[in-house]
Amino acid sequence: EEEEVKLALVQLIGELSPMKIGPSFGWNMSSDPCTDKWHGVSCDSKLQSVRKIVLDRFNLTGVLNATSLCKAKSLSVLSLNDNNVGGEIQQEISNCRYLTHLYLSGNRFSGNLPANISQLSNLKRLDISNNDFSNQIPDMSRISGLLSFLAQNNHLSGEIPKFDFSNLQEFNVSNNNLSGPIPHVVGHFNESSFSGNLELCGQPLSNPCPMLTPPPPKKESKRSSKKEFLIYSGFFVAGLIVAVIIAVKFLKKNLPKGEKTNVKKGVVDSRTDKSSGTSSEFKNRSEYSITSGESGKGSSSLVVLASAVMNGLKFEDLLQSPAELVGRGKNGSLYKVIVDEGVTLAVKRIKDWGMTRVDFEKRMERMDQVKHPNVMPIVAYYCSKQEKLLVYEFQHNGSLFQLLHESQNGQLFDWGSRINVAASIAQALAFMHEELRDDGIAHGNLKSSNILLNKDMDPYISEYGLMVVESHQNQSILSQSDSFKNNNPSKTRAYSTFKVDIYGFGVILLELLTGKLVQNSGIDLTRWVHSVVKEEWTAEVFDKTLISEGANEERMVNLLQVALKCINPSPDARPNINQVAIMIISIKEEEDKSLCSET
Ligand SMILES: Nc1ncnc2c1ncn2[C@@H]1O[C@H](COP(=O)(O)OP(=O)(O)OP(=O)(O)O)[C@@H](O)[C@H]1O
Repeated sequence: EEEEVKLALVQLIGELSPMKIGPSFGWNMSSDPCTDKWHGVSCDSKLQSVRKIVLDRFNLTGVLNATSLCKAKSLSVLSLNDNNVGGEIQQEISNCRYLTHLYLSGNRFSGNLPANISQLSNLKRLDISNNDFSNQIPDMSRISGLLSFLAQNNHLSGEIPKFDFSNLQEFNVSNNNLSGPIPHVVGHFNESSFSGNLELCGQPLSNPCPMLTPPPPKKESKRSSKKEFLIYSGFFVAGLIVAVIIAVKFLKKNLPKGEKTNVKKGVVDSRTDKSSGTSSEFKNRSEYSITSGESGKGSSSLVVLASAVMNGLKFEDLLQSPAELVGRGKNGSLYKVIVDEGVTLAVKRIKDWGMTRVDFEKRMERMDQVKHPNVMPIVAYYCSKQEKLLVYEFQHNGSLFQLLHESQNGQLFDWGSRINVAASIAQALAFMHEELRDDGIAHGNLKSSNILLNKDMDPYISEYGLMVVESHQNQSILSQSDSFKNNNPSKTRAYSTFKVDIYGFGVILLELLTGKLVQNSGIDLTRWVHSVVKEEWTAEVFDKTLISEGANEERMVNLLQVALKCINPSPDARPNINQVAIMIISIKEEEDKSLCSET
């Protein structure tokens, strides 16, 4: 450990006046807490920094100097159970940012539990039971990962503040002076968690609240809506199976004929293309196979959107220009097409899109009405029986995925730029969700390869609008424009696709923070981050280049907290995009402020 930390810890133990000091106790300036294994201290084996201090039943009698304690920056566990430590918990405890377990049970701590304990955003277990704490319990609802709050046998007063009871595994405030109604905890905690508070009322205690006290909100409706959701999901799945069977029969009948129709002279049929998904080879002509029957009306079928800079673009222009297959994704293949000198387009050939021509055209018109500077506009579209094409401007600076994972020229992607990218995407997504909520159109496939960088290296969300919405679903959403919170299964589906975007955005945040690849649709990265955070090694997740650049750890941890909220396995528990945008903008403002004060 560093000398400064060692000194602080020696000071800390001095103020706690331990009685049982033997030769193996350590805790002095002539030894090291990690290499010389001070009593009760565990260290991180790689970084050689103090992670745990456990001094239970040591007859400690003094006070806890939080300033000294938190000099040990990587401290995650402090356990001083069953001693005689007194005085208040100083508010400097909030500097122990990586603290996950704080066990202070069975001491003589008194006064308030400081309000800024809520800044310990990594805290999982807090045990202050069997002390002399008084006054109100601070609001700790900001600590999203809190699993235990044990505060029985104190003198705490006032009402029970907000907690996420569905997340808590342990909760006990029995034998205090708390008053007022108990929040809705039925099903999570029983009477023993609340007994011994004369003025507490409502379930699970047997004394009902007086009529004037508003009863705690009931959760029955949510449960029944969940039940209905499951029932409707069942119908939906069954319907889907029937639809697939019909579609397969229909395709078997019709597809061979359609596929065998002549391919326009000079146009390469995609089925003969053996290139892997990322061929850089130029083809003389484009690969979009239109049938000879359609080629005549090709030019009239390409709709160049009014707002596009590409006036006068013809379908022939696309066909006759050299095209390069850039990649094949979930939604189809993407070609780079150089139409004219200085004009390069990206043409997306959409595969298997279960949308009628009319719906497709409607969708394109709608997308043309909703514009945001960080959402890639559609230049043109083409629609025939066999083919659906979308035309975008080609972005030479590539995607966020490439910048993070494939950048070979050591391109610097510093913390400031990463937070700017995160804030811009969040704001753009918030705008799109707001505008297209009633249409039920979320992105549906948000990932770092769909975030492109324009010539100023500003992010562009690409492929917004490709998500398929069933028409009856559309209808139901339009007829109830307000919110998605009702039991209609199709609305629930659209609502959940918006929540899928939140998940996708959370994974992008994880990529920005860790610099690591997602793999397997995000599962590996999210699992890894969860496991590291669970093991209380939060600082280990961050991209090493950010650490060596000296990026502010507190703000990185704050952004990580946002990401973890977004990737919550339960869609309902994820925040909405407005909440996400607000959280990220406030982190960005902090960052901007700190830059101003530095210069
Ligand atoms: N307008 C564009 N300009 C430059 N590159 C683009 C453009 N649009 C997409 N790309 C890049 O082309 C590659 C292939 O894109 P494509 O959208 O087909 O696949 P994907 O994003 O990997 O998958 P998906 O089909 O699921 O979106 C990706 O690397 C993507 O970043």
